[in-house]
Amino acid sequence: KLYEDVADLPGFNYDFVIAGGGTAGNVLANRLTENPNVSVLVLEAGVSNAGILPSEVPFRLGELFAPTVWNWNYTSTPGTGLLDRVLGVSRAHFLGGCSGHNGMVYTRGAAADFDRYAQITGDQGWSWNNIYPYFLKTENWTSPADHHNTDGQYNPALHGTNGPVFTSLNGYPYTQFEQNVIATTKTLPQDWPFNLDMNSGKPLGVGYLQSTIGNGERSTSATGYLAPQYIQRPNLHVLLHSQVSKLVNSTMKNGNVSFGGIQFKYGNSLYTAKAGKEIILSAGVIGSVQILQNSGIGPQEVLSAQNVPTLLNLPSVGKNGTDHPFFSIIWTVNSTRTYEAVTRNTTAFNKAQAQWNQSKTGPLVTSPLGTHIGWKRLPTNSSAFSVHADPNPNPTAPHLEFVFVPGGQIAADGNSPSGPAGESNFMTIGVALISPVSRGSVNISSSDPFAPPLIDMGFLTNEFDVLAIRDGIADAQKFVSQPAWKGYLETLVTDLTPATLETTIRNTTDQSFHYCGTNGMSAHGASYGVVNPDFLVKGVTGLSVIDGSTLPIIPAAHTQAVVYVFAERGADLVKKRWNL
Ligand SMILES: Cc1cc2nc3c(=O)[nH]c(=O)nc-3n(C[C@H](O)[C@H](O)[C@H](O)COP(=O)(O)OP(=O)(O)OC[C@H]3O[C@@H](n4cnc5c(N)ncnc54)[C@H](O)[C@@H]3O)c2cc1C
Repeated sequence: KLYEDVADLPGFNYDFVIAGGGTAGNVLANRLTENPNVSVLVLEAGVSNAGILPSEVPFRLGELFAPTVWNWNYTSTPGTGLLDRVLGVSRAHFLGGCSGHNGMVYTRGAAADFDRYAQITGDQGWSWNNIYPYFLKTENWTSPADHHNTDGQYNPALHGTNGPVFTSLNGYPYTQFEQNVIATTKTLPQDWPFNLDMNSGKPLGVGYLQSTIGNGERSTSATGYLAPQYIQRPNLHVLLHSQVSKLVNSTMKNGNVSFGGIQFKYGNSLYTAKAGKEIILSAGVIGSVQILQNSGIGPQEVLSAQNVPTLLNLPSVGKNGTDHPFFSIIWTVNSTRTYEAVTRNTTAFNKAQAQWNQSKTGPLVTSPLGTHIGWKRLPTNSSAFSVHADPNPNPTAPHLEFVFVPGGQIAADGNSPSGPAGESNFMTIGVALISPVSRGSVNISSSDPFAPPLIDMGFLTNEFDVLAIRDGIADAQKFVSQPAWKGYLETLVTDLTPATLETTIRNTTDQSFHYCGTNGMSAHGASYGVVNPDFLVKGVTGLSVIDGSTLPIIPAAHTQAVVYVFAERGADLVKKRWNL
């Protein structure tokens, strides 16, 4: 049941209390309450997802990044690798979490990513072959909104059809642009082979973009895992407007810390809920760190600096934060079939919205993040390797990602996808570095548990990353030098002057919004890491973290699909340890 008011909550004692009703949290809430004898309380700081139109209408996601009640409205610390730029760090503040305001791109990563997780954690359960069934379990593949013939655009054998989250191919065509992309795979097959389905575990090449969209509407952990048949369960309670501050009533048990309660704020009052079995933190890459550090679990020097008594000196809490730095290259094009047809014309936009309202078809049914994605390795003679060893040596895993977009500036920087001002039409190739060496951090900024934390994205602090992005830019330029683009492509808008390119990169690189890893998973007994391979926090009893913060290394993927499978396996591991 969904509760808007704490006064309506029947009690404060549950088997499991989950902090955060986001992407991972709702998976856990659903799976744990499959057993009617198990009681679960989810504490979500944000509001209900119901009726948030920019979340429901895929193309309108840019509106979610404005400072509203739907967003945590964080900002980063000045980026030393970004010429001290401060970035707006968008995180969803409503039920469903970032699955409700992300770009909806559905990518699973490389098999090599998961095999590396298995190796790092010493748990074969994290290998690609063992995780693969969880991808199918989460997914409900559907026909695109325009029901076009999808033969040759994906491999049906790789997709689940019974899971809670809808996925599909784009349901609105940008035909000429799409033909140009595919034609380039034919004239440059060595560099850019066509890949029928990048979600096979072997992503290298160019393929059709898949997204978490079903029947023209965004699909999220809230619409899927908390669908009416699940949220009705009498053993599942979700309380909104409830921000967890910290874990309280600590004791030592067998040399481990343990907590008797989880404190949260509703309105102006503090409450404490109790978990008979386990407290699960699913508050995301920023929120889960903040709760741990507020509770006295983290690097001693960080806690002491804010006068928070250290209960457990766990130096990795908040470290290892990683995102894919994203650089956009924009050209004007000789076509009117681009995103600008809708974003710059109010009449056309209103017509498109009316069409969506009526039939869930038309230009608003796709994410504004493109039609195709390409994945590529750096050349073996890349100058990047002269400053750092290859961070992703497996030959089947990519270093770089390319997003092909029939429109101007996409939403990577949190702005609306309306493109540069003017009358032109645009295309963008987004170049993302998938294997960055730079790392950031999240740390509390105060002993006030509700003060926003310090978020260092860490972008471009290692020279490897700048050199690798330069290679990616050269790849993109080669891509559009092919015959398919003649007559379509007009003028390069982005300044790629070689002499000033490094400054341009540092001045304009932004997030992919895949920040993860701040409570990284490591092997039992490892000298670093925050959670063990079963998600239990090292040195603590009865506490786990299950969300994107636990990814040991950033995967070659937009991270939501990976977070979904982490949570699905997490739910199985929790059930197993409690014999449920
Ligand atoms: C703007 C943006 C675009 C993205 N685009 C894509 C994309 O196209 N494809 C893709 O695969 N991935 C994308 N991602 C990444 C992906 O969405 C995230 O990695 C993933 O959703 C994270 O899931 P999570 O469960 O770790 O955290 P979240 O989904 O963020 O869930 C955390 C939840 O906890 C709540 N919370 C936080 N602190 C507290 C607290 N103290 N008390 C109570 N509740 C709290 C939050 O409100 C939120 O609901 C994007 C992310 C963003 C932000």
